[in-house]
Amino acid sequence: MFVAFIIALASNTRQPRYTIQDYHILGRELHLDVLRNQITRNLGILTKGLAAELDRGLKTWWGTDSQWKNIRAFDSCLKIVGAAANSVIFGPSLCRNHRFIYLLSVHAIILFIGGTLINVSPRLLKPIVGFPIKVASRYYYNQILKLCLPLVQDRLNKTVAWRDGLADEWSPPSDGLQWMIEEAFTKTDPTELDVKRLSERLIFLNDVSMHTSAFTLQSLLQRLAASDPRDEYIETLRNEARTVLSKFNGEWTREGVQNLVLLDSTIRESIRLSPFVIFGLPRTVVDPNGVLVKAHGSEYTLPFGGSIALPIEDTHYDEQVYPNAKTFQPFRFVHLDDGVTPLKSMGTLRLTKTAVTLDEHFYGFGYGKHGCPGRFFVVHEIKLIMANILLNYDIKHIQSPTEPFNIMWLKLPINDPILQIRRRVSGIESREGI
Ligand code: HEM
Repeated sequence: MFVAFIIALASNTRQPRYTIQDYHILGRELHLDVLRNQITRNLGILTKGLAAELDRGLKTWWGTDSQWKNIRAFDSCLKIVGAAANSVIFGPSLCRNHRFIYLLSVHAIILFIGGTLINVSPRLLKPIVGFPIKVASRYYYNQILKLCLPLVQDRLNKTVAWRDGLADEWSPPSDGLQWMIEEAFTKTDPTELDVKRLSERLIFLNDVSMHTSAFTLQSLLQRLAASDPRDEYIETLRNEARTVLSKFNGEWTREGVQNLVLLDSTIRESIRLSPFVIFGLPRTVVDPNGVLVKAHGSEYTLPFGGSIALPIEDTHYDEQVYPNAKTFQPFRFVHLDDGVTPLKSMGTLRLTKTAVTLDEHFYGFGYGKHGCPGRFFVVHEIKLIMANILLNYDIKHIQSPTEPFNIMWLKLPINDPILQIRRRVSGIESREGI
């Protein structure tokens, strides 16, 4: 109901005064342009490297043993998607540095938890609560810079030389760092090329993406592991992955990933059931006159400085929109003619809603102007890793998913669930290792 008004409001939920070192980056969000215009549009050329990095991560953190073993679902997903996403954001050399990925993940936690703590503190106490958060955020920021600044500086030097026609041997790689540098060159403000500023923009992309991606992936794995084996959801999705991979000659491409229709629906359904917040999309009214809200025949004014948020879980559990809303129905968003089962109609299925479609009954990726610009990338990434898992791993059935802890409006997987997995002997690897 408040949806139309979200756009009129501004977000201060990240508490950037305390959590962001270079406040300027939020005033001019070049990193969002890179995400929307470069990373999303170039998913085709990024797919091969991303798939290879996900495969490497799975083999490292899940192993290749055909005996059952325990893995910590959230922790391993964080390491795998954190590294793979950084093969795209900072490029392939740093993404395999485990310490770098660890530092990024801690920095992101400080931003989210710290921002939330400052938000719930009374105005007068905010500086006191914010101070240790600022110190911790700066510490981790500096540790991250120690590792990434030499790379960013080197890339900038090479780009300058290349632009001057002095680097015949070198050609610009296709990754977030390079696109960030090129975006900065299009601006007249030379400070956009400052190596710390370039780095913080890429660190920010990690801040907003690492834990949300890992949370989504571990929820999906748990939902599938807890599904009734008689429903054959895993087998159906595995069959889809196998069919699509062989149609595309054993190599994942953007088009091939788009063909994973059942998996797409499964991802949307899992996010619907397990959004990472109970209430979300908080906004503060910044118009001095307040914002007029009309709903159910009445109207009222949200005052200047007031805060609102959307009831995400309640919206997602609305029985009028989603019959049996609390039940996991992975193919809920697939158009199925009467009597047709997903397993039999492979290749002819259409989606009623894709995983990235924003609407008033699904706030998993936000809504409107500030809807998640990373959703095309992350759904692509989750489809790639899930296809790999389905083809190469078995996951032991569990009774029910472990619910995360609800702390204020956040859902935190502090009680990191254990899953049992094993490498499938008959696993199918794509040519470059899915
Ligand atoms: C499954 C994983 C993800 C989920 C569930 C998710 C969810 C969201 C949501 C709900 C918002 C809106 C927040 C608001 O309006 O207050 C948002 C914003 C954002 N997301 Fe995501 N996100 C995910 C992954 C990613 C990834 C992988 C990236 C980048 C690579 C990313 C980048 C962003 C950015 C930059 C914003 C801020 C947009 C703005 O302020 O205009 N997200 N995300």
